[in-house]
Amino acid sequence: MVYDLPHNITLPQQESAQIHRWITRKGACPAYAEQPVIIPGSMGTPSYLVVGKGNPAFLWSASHGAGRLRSRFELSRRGAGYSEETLGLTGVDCITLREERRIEEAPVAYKPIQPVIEAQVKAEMVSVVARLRPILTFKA
Ligand SMILES: Nc1nc2c(ncn2[C@@H]2O[C@H](COP(=O)(O)O)[C@@H](O)[C@H]2O)c(=O)[nH]1
Ligand SMILES: [Mn+2]
Repeated sequence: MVYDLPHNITLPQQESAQIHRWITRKGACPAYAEQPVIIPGSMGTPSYLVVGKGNPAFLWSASHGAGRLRSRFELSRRGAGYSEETLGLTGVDCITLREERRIEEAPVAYKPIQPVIEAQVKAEMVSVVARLRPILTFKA
């Protein structure tokens, strides 16, 4: 399956014949009822295939991923001095022409994905279809 779901985008929203709005999602993605959504973890942790529940309380949206624990700035300044183990990169296969990207987006940069998914299931934003284990990651 090839899947492309933007997480920084403004999309039209037809709420009724009269009400026509625009929704800007920054760091979030559309999760309309029955819509397939991929919520990525990191290159070293699982990602989730979920299905949207179209919850209006969350503007028909879901999270775009686990979210960051450490900034790109911190990892670009100090990450090259951290060990592969500290970065969470032991045993992770990543192909990239930009080594700095591998470090800025190392697993240690992100929150644990499991509680992020559980919170969204509890809030009735999405339901889980499958947990996906990364085998190989390509980074531009
Ligand atoms: N499956 C993967 N998920 C990843 C990877 N790097 C980051 N992420 C997740 O995506 C979002 C967005 O990343 P950002 O750095 O552009 O903010 C992030 O919250 C992570 O959960 C990856 O290599 N593979
Ligand atoms: Mn991003």
